[in-house]
Amino acid sequence: MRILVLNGPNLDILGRRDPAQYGTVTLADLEAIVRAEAAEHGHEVDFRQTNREGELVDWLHEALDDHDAVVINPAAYAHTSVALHDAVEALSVPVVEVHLSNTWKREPFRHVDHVATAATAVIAGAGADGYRLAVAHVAALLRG
Ligand SMILES: O=C(O)[C@]1(O)C[C@H](CCCOc2ccccc2)[C@@H](O)[C@H](O)C1
Repeated sequence: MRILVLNGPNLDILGRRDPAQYGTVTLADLEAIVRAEAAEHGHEVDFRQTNREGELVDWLHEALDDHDAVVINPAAYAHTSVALHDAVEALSVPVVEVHLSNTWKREPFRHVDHVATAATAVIAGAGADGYRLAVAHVAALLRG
């Protein structure tokens, strides 16, 4: 099965700034974690990052036909984007949202999550392990 893993804005500079909030993990580290967990379950991974909201929407549309599940860290667009909500809602495959941090313990503006209201499941606050857990959960869902 093919799992699409999408990462939103500023995750490309993860590990280069703000270690207090997100630790020293890099996007490359997250990709390695995801690929290793997916391989444990015999699944392929398509791992992507963009700072552009519309590109995330376009990539979610690809999952209508080309992928069996989606893991997405929408980053700050989770808190603002109805477009991402609608794109996730349009999918019939499982969509698991991940946030490295526990957004519910942070600033009030991060307590709005338009993706969570359309996603199958949400994992927040587990750091890099949240990405591994998301892939493990997707694998369990795909097993039925
Ligand atoms: O906890 C998460 O995974 C977040 O999605 C990370 C986003 C931020 C992505 C990384 O942004 C950086 C900013 C400066 C330095 C390093 C990363 C944040 O806007 C969300 O509220 C929660």
